[in-house]
Amino acid sequence: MGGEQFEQEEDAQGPMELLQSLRSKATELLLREEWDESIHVYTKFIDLSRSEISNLSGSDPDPDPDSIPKLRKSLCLALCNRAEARARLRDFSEAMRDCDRALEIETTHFKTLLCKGKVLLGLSKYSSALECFKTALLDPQASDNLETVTGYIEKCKKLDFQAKTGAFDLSDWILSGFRGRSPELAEFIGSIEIKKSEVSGRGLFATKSIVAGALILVTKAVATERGILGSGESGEKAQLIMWKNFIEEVAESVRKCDRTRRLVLALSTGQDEDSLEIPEISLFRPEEAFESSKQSLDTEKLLSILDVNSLVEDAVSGKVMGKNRDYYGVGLWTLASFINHSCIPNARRLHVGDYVIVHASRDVKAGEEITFAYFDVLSSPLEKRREMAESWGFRCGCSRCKFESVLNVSNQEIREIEMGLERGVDAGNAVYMVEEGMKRWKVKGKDKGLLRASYWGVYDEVYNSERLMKRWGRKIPLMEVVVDSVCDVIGSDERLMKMVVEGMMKKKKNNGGCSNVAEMERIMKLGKGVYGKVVSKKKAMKTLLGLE
Ligand SMILES: C[S@@+](CC[C@H](N)C(=O)[O-])C[C@H]1O[C@@H](n2cnc3c(N)ncnc32)[C@H](O)[C@@H]1O
Repeated sequence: MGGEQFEQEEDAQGPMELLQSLRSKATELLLREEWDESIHVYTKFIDLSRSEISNLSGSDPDPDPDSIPKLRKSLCLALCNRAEARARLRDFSEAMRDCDRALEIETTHFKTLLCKGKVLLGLSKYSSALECFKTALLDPQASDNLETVTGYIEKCKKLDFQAKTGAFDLSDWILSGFRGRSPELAEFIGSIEIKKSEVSGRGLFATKSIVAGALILVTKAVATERGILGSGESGEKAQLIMWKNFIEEVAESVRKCDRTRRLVLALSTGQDEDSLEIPEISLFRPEEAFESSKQSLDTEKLLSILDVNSLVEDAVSGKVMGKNRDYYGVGLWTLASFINHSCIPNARRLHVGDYVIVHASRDVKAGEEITFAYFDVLSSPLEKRREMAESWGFRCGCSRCKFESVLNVSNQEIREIEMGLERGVDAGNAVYMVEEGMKRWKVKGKDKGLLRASYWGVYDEVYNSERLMKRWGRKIPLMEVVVDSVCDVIGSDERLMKMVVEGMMKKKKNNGGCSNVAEMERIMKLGKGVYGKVVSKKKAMKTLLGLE
């Protein structure tokens, strides 16, 4: 039925017939999954029902004693159905309001309790959702839908447990070859707090010591956009469209949800970061009550926030699980946005569906700031890192940058090595010069790892070349020594791990198929730093490392 014709017919009907036809139309639209249209028609039905109830309540005597209870029953169902449609459009705040209004009419309305439970799940409020489904179970209608309700109860229990303990495991999904949709995860906040950072503005800090691989946080995106871009002009165009869609999605989430708006408003616009409010970590706990902000969020401000805080998924410090490297993705995760960059990071991120999982990539002490790399900090000497930080709009002042800038200022030899590298000098010679230079420049202990990380590109070339190893192998440190020293300062990295894996495979071939236990342990440790403890099964880790 066309909209106009429907409106004309509406005019010709009495209130009861009109309610009847509105209800049929809205139900039909709901079944056809035309959510916006069905919300529109349910709204008309709800408004008309309310005015009829109030008319009838005022009339004396009531012509039919059953008419008000009947109307209230239909009103309850209509509110529940509108909530369902709103939930499908992820308008959880309005869906929640509809559910509560429906439950005011019928406190144990089964369908509404089910819908409210799903909305609470969508809002990551697992224990409230659990209570809701448990109440639904008490309704006589539950017996016909027992499997559905108990399914939800089990899901809530699992997610509530994950949110409280951080006990996630992606092993089975990895072992299935990332089959099906990515696993639904709970939001989790580990032992962390937001504090004033010496780096800039606010930062995330460990309140307890965290071992390498342990989870720091798991958080759901406000919005993400992903796709395969292709190359050249069409790729650039696709990237622009993706960003446009992403910005629209964030704007919509902010418009629809007070809590999202409050969290996005807490993020930096890049201006005057040191004077920004320091939010309590509890603000990011979904079950916690929050005070809605009166501050406005205009488009210009939103764009600045997205510019400073959006994460792109092709960064080497982030891995998208179950997607190949051709994927380009962008997203906004509010709590993760408080993590500052460091060229000696102690954390990494994994992207799983809409969730970002941040874990320690090396041991973190209590009180230490949690940092990850916004750009590639391996194979990037100071100048290159400065350029990349500039494109992010800041100048990094981490201890690695400070160390290298002092060393570079007073060191002509480093400039010669870098000029040699630009001219394409033999990689073995460059590694030899860096290693010998470090002895003369009195670079000791952990600082050796800093320079080795900066010139990782030439180390990588030498250790991967039989010819170069034949010539330089005896004059430079063992690959394992270099990898350990680099990991010690920048944490685990896929490329370091790959090199050790390939080294072990070569040795295994020469040893007649036997692998060395110590080497295997080193690899598993590196794997834990790269993927975190969410890959708890050894077999799954081996699959990721290409060892199975
Ligand atoms: C995603 S936010 C990080 C949290 C931010 N500090 C805050 O207070 O909201 C990114 C911004 O933090 C600052 N920042 C992050 N890492 C930095 C670093 N290593 N050195 C200087 N500024 C940094 C920059 O202003 C950057 O634009």
